[in-house]
Amino acid sequence: MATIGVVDTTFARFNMGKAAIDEIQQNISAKIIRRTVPGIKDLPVAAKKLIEEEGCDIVMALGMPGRKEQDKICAHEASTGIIQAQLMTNTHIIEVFVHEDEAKDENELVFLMDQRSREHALNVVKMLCRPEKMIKEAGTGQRQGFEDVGPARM
Ligand SMILES: Cc1nc2c(=O)[nH]c(=O)nc-2n(C[C@H](O)[C@H](O)[C@H](O)CO)c1C
Repeated sequence: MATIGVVDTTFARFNMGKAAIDEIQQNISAKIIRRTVPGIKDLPVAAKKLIEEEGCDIVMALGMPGRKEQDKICAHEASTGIIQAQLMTNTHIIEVFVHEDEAKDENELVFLMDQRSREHALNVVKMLCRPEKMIKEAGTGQRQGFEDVGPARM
């Protein structure tokens, strides 16, 4: 049985880990190990520990960069750390960030955080258990959260 790590943050304004886990459990039987950290800059080491100490085959790192300039810098630093953790462990860590200012209001923010968490959870399921389904979707303009944009046409 696959082991999937899920790490999210208390800074986020929606329970992204819960949504991701619910979606995984609706689709496959997997061992899920969850952690929650204060903020996105704490995600890389939490994900690395899930891989190295808990044997996770893949990890979801979910968080919400805020709307301030320092939050955007923080998001860039967190992303860099997540990429580094992937390279250090040779394991995918799927970054699921919803920037607070992507949404026009709180309703849309909740929708987007739930939907993106769930759609990336489905990506994780496919990457782990049904890689041929990912290949089928290559170049199809998938987006997680808002509508897919579809392939470009001549
Ligand atoms: C400025 C800032 N912005 C965010 C953010 O937009 N989103 C988030 O999840 N966390 C933020 N944090 C907190 C850091 O990620 C981290 O939790 C603290 O620096 C403690 O290590 C900080 C410090």
